Amino acid sequence: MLISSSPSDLSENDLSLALLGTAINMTSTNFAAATFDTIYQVQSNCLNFSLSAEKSTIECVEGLPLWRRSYNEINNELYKGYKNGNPEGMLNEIMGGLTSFTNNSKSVQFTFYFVYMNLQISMSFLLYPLFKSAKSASVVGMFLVIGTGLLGSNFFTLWVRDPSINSIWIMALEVYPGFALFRGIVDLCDYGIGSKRAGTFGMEWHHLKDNNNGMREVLIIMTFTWLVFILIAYSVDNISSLRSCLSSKKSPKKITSSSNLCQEPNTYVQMEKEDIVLEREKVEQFQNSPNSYYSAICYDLKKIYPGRDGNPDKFAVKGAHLALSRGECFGMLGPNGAGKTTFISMMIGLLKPTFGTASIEGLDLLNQMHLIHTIMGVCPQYDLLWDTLTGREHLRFYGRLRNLTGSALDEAVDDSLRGVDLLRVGNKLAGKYSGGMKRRLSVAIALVGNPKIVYLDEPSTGLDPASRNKLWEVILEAKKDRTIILTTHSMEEAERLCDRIGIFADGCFQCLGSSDELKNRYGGSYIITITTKPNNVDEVQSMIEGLFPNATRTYCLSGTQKFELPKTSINKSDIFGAIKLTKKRFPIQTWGVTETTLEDVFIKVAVEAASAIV
Ligand SMILES: Nc1ncnc2c1ncn2[C@@H]1O[C@H](COP(=O)(O)OP(=O)(O)OP(=O)(O)O)[C@@H](O)[C@H]1O
Repeated sequence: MLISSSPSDLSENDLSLALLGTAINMTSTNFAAATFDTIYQVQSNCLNFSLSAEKSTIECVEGLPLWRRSYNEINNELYKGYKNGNPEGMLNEIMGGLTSFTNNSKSVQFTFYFVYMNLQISMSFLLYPLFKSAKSASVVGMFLVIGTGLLGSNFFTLWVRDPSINSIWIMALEVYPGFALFRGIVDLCDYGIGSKRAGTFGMEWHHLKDNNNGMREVLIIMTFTWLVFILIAYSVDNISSLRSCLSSKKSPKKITSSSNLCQEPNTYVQMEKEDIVLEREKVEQFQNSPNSYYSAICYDLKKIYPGRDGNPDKFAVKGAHLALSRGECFGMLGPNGAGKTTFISMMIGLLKPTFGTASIEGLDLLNQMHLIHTIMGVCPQYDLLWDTLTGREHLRFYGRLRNLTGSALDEAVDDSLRGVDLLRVGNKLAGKYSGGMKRRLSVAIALVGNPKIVYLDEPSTGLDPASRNKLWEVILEAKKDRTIILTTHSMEEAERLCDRIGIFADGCFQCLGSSDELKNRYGGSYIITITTKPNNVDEVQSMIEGLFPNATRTYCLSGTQKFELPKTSINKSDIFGAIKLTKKRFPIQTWGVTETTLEDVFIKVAVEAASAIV
């Protein structure tokens, strides 16, 4: 313990420094010191003490409330109360803080904290565009809070009380919300504690006129900066939205040949294919002269999800043009996260498009969605059924929503149940249905009441092959007199049901056409699949590539390899000859030759789209 041998030699300051205490002198408002400094203080009238060198302890003879052996003890008492009560009625720092709440006008305090809170919120809006991630915003926020606390408690509070410092400088500092808060709290505490001692009441509205406090200036400065901050933040936000809107409006024209759609943090470079250009031109033509042959027309639908928690905006759908005729079943294929569900959600009115619109049976998606709902059926990706209603009750409910009543409703419900092979179990609770039965009921709900347009989001997910075939028959029957938009991950389903297929990747259609057209366009090749032992993989590859220089290996895993050979450069007998030759060198477990499948097209298009993101 660094204490001089004779207690009488010690000054108050020496003692407080030597005892791990803070050198800050005790004042009635240094309550904030609890946060940043050790609270240990030797009070001015505690000068008679004894030092016991053997025990290395110091004891205060007069036993003033804050005189304790260690700052832990003091801190404990500050929070828990005095050990033997507080007969002297002394205030400690924390009590000082509380007094500022209890001894000042509630309405003054409410106004002060309310204005500060709003100022802080508007400052957050103002600073928001400066940060790209939530993490960096939190780190900067933490530094600001700690930095303001240190500066406020160690400097600003002293300056406020220093008459030699021009009040203009203090007011200039109060433009920063943290210092304005400090100033207000200092004044409230001065009034609170001062009045408690004097047995009067603290700050009231009429005290704002007094020159010995800065509450009036603080309130004016905070209200003014609050309004300025919110106005600037609002203008910045509007300018950036306007910019993004303008750039999205320009994009369709830019896209015609090769275009750039720019979005932080990546740049998307997209080469539009001929089929996409043709579809867009068709849609643009209908925009000027509507055509009743087409039941659903999408005009450049776009969706940007606003970024949250510091994350950037997500451009989920970057522009979809589509014209679907009556009786057409259109299949949307695409990798996970391509934007299919977002597209469908816009079409069924769950999400508002950021740009563009669509026309369903002549009704506008943006302004007449309530009418579109009456001619639309939806089978969502996940079954939305009530466990306590029967299948029949579900269909009656949705039939009524589509304006069916009386015998027409009964007939439609029976037809729907029959169509999906649920007539026998129509009166059973949906909660007791198997997964396949629930899926079929969801499809029946989408079709009941003869809607003009039906959206089926992965309708056969989770069905066994027999139930799936049954469901496909229902959809094939249903598509005769309505337009169906179907999303699926099953190539077989798309080939079986869809008249046209669009592969959707990276927020837009990458190709459009019938299954055969796509296979011809992206295929036109034979696929040889060969499975050998994994250690023969390299030999097989060099042999095939030696025999067919145009061959490209498209797949290789655990000894199974796929090679793509352009049809024009080869005939099938050459392939059989090559396989025979290979078999002589090493054992081939299985092999096969196929023409391009829709799955090959899908993989090719999805990979191309992914590699176009620079
Ligand atoms: N509410 C949202 N806010 C922000 N981003 C979203 C939101 N919903 C979807 N996204 C993002 O938009 C992109 C497209 O999502 P979407 O669900 O439309 O894809 P999908 O093609 O339907 O995928 P899946 O086949 O897996 O259902 C994804 O990157 C997704 O993370």
